[in-house]
Amino acid sequence: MSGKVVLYYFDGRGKMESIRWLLAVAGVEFEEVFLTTRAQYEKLVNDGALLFHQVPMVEMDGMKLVQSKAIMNYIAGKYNLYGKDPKERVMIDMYAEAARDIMDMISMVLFTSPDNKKDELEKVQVKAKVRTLPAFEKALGASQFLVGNQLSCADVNFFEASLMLEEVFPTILSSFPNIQAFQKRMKAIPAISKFLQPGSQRKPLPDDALRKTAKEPTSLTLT
Ligand SMILES: N[C@@H](CCC(=O)N[C@@H](CS)C(=O)NCC(=O)O)C(=O)O
Repeated sequence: MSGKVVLYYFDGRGKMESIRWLLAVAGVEFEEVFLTTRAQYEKLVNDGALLFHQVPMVEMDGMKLVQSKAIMNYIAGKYNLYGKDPKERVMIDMYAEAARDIMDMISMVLFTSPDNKKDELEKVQVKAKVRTLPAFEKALGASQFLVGNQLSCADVNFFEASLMLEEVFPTILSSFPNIQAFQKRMKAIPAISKFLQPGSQRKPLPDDALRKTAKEPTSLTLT
């Protein structure tokens, strides 16, 4: 195994996108192998590369890492994005999980049938406005970072989630000034500004083609 970081997943966001974000913010260059056929996935399984027969898988530091949260925690720990002590880490995990809840809810709705999509999206919007965003707004009113006095993976995960929310509900942040100010600070970080440029390894929202691929019987479940 070379020293390169290599990501194995679909050519879409799914469970890999937050890993891409963390690597980008940590300034780690990575290559990607996009799985487009069931045969590619089966080869990885037969080669023993997927501990639980699932992707995302990340080759890094001589290891084949699976389980997206474990991978993110490893990157966060290695690149000083995981707080200074257990109390900070548990707070980081709490905010990071809430950010992922939002992204998972949106992704699920985008993969549901067009008939239910409008109602389901409205439910997500209400949950985000009532439950999640006020907690982030409060935390960001007290400090420029969600936890402690330095950038953490919680900030990165929430920034990603806030952009995703705006992709689906363009005005959702209008009543959350601290989150808007946070977005502005995050966009000014050079690694983030670079990742937001067109042509970066950031993936778009799933489009119809990706949704179709994910639903084919030969493909893996994409969530
Ligand atoms: N808990 C795992 C779940 C991974 C997962 O569900 N991966 C799907 C693709 S998004 C997969 O590999 N499906 C193939 C299968 O389970 O047969 C994680 O977070 O990495």
